[in-house]
Amino acid sequence: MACEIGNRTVLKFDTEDGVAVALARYIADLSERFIKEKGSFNVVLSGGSLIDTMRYLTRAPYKESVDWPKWSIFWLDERVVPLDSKDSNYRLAWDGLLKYVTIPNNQIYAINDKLSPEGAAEDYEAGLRDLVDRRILPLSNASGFPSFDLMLVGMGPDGHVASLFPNRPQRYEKKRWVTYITDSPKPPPPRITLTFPVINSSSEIAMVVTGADLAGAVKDVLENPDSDLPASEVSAQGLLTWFLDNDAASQL
Ligand SMILES: O=C(O)[C@H](O)[C@@H](O)[C@H](O)[C@H](O)COP(=O)(O)O
Repeated sequence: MACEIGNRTVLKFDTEDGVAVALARYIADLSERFIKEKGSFNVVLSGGSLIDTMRYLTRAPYKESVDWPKWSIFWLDERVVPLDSKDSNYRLAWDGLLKYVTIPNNQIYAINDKLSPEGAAEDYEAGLRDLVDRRILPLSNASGFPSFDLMLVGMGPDGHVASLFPNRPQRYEKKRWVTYITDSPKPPPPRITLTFPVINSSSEIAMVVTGADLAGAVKDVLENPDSDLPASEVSAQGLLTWFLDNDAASQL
């Protein structure tokens, strides 16, 4: 079932599996559209349950039909841990998605895991600036921040997105493209994260939210115009689409 709530399209499915089926088709359609328009597709991944919800992309028909070599992969946020750690969002994405598809390694933009959180954030931002200089990543005309084609965003029960938490200053960052946190309330504590000006410069955003523990935050973000939760600040230059299962939508 689809409806508009504010400037968001909200898609509701009976089960998490229904979300997963629809999400794979949505991503594959956008991949085709952007590759037709400009020859490439820049995708930003979250950690958490999102990667498992993307599972149908690794199967027929998408494994063969998607033009994977035209994709580039970035992280919305990353834990500052070794890339082979079980806490790494890179490893999560590698094990659940990237190892099954044919995205060239030099188009997978992992963090430098040898640096401090502050150093890793500076390094990731410098890498993005280099891609802008090389015209691989465009700047948004509207905001002057880099504009990714698609961000896939999860949400925590406290309404956090990326590593932008309530009661932490990173959510108010207005200048940096990438910032860092050393006391994330969700473990592990050291992380880097894209900032809201970058998130909100994306062409398309999917908020992928499943599970009953998120129902309270979903209600607040979608129905309370004065919501102060970080997720309520997410917007896109194109469409912002919420994918919910019945459990997450149970309080709407
Ligand atoms: O690295 C992380 O922890 C994530 O990027 C984080 O922002 C995540 O997307 C949400 O916490 C939702 O996580 P779940 O989907 O597991 O609930």
